[in-house]
Amino acid sequence: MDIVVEVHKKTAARLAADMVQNGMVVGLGTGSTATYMIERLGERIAEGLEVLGIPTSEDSARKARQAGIQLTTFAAHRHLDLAIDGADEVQRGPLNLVKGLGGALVREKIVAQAARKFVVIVDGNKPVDHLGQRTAIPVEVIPFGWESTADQLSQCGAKSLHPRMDRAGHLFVSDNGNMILDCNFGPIEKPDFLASQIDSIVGVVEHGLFLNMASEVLVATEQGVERWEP
Ligand SMILES: O=C[C@H](O)[C@H](O)[C@H](O)COP(=O)(O)O
Repeated sequence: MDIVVEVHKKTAARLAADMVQNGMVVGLGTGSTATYMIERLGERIAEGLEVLGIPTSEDSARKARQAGIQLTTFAAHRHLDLAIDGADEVQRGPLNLVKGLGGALVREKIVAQAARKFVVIVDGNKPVDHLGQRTAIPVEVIPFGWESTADQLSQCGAKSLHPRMDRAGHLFVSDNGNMILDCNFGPIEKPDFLASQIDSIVGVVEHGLFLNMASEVLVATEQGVERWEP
């Protein structure tokens, strides 16, 4: 763990948590950066802030409960005021994202889509010129016939593709009971085109390309926090 990077993640996360106002329904992201945001929200709740959270993973739900955040569901709240989440890559300019290296991309995308404002919190390692430049694109697929779904993804240009494994060396199982295929496309020139190709494959539940979704990205570096808008 790089302590300096952790400090930057925490800085962006706390700033985003401080954007939350009384009475809001807030989407709670997943991952190390989002965890700092959940912790800060817990501190603010202890000071009197009243909010409801919709978590993007079982892990975030657990952390939110520990932090004292009251949780709600889409059954009770169809729209969120604000969603705050980390990202694996942020494309400078359009602020397109790669998300899902923590395995929570489906719920994260549903929550981001339902939010009036989607704030992304990252450290300075995450901005890239092209998505796919540094990370694989995670694609959640149903387990049935995944080998065939993988062949279809290869035909979309994935140079290599690996089923995600868990720490014990077994196939990773998402909160939704699915698998994740990490697809290496290299730097992606036309993310919209690739996203629509992947969307059209039967067996794909969702992919980690979050295009035109971020309202604001907070990028924390040694120089401070930059606020980027599309
Ligand atoms: O599924 C995981 C999420 O998309 C995370 O938000 C993403 O992987 C970033 O995680 P971290 O803040 O730990 O770098």
